[in-house]
Amino acid sequence: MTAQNTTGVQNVHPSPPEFVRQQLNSVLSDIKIEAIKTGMLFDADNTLAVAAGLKAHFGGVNSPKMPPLVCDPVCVSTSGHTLLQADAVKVMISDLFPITTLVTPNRQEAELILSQSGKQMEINSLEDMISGAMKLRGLGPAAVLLKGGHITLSMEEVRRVCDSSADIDVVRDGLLEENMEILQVAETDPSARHVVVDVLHQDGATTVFVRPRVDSTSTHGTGCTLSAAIACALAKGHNIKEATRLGTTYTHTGIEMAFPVGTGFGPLNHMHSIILRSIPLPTPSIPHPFTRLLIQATSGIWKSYVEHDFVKQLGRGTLPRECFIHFIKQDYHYLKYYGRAYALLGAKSPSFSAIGASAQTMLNVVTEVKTHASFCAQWGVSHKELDTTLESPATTAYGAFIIDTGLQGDRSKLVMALAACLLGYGEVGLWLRKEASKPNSWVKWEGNPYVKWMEDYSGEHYQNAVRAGLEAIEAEAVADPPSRARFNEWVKIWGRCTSLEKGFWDMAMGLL
Ligand SMILES: Cc1ncc(COP(=O)(O)O)c(N)n1
Repeated sequence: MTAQNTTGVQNVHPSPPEFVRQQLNSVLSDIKIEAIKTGMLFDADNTLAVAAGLKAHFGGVNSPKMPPLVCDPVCVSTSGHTLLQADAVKVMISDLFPITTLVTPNRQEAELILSQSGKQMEINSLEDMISGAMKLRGLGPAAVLLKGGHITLSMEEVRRVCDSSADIDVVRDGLLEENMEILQVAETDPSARHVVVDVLHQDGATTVFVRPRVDSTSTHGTGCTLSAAIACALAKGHNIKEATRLGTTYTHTGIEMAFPVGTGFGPLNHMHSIILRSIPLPTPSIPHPFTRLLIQATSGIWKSYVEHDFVKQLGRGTLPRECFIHFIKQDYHYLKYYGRAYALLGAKSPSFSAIGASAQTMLNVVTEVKTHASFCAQWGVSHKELDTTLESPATTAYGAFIIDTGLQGDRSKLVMALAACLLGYGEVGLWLRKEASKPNSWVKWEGNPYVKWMEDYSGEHYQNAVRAGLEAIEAEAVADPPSRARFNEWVKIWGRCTSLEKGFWDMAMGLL
């Protein structure tokens, strides 16, 4: 038991190991266990009590009945208090690691565990983290997540290390924020230190999770939160890599969505995914918090849309010509629905400025159709052919869904329905441009037949429209903070449009 607050840990009162064992048995004899997480164990006797209790219940070290176990080797609090005695570290290695699925040390904990097992090393760089994670894996756990919260890196460093080995896989989550905010900075100043990485090592494979650094005082218990979130994802049946992705995203958002408590380092917001704040969002430095919640709530389908095979083949320049032509013809029809939807948005808008903004976008769409038609002409598709091409069911489905959402719902629902298209294409454009800038990239820019398309969507003009769209979504949330039920409706519409977007590209690929 600890006496602690946001300023630090004032005292620790160890529980008798027999009592810990009893509590363990109380839970194990009653509740079906899908995953386990250990936190602060404090001394050797308690560590042994937990390890022995689990082995006795589940049938020993290699028992198939042993549920996934995440061991958070809580050694020292952020404030500097010892939370695991030196002899307990040895017991953790000898008795707990053999039944551990994933151990989640931070830099200091990793250094301590390694020095206790005669593999002393300092961890200062990404290379150190990778070799440290490998060494820790040698101590028995099935996987190691070495957390990099205390080591701020530049994108340049991350790229250099990750590109140097084919065994390293890089996961960047929260694609939208990542692409729009961080990589733009990285491109202008690749040496700026603004990312943190967590290194996962298992079965000879290394995965590096890259995220922007968040400057916040709401970080008390970050490691506890992360290990618990990963254990939850493992309990749901996700594999270690996916559980880590989900857990790190959850934790990252928890820091961003927290509001300050106390005079020191306060807790994260653990409720960010179920309770939307109904007071103004706290940290203006966090870009587009509400949009990110929407994307997070639909992350699987969002990824299948923005990283669609159509996009990848287009980036490589290998997309069959007939697929692209089919797509641009259907896009022409879709734009008609899109323009009409903005007219509807204007009709539903309460102020002159909002009516004006909708009208302006509607006019932009009309102008863009002309550009679209001349673009199609370059591909040998005449205006006449565009007008006589029949709409595909996927086009009608998507267009009609947007119009119907606008007719049925309030203004904000229509805003959500229109955004998936705008933001998704913006993200695709930036992603391809970013990938193309890497050495030996899979994206071909020069000489790619689709370069004009990629330039348009990654270009200044379109990205400005994306920024305006992002602001519009954020404004909806701030002007009238949604209830849980209303937010769910928005997520439903956003998710539906995202899958209809995916369907649009499926349709074009379906020609193959
Ligand atoms: C019971 C307990 N477990 C873990 C920590 C470490 O968290 P932090 O490093 O944020 O102080 C803590 N302070 N208390």
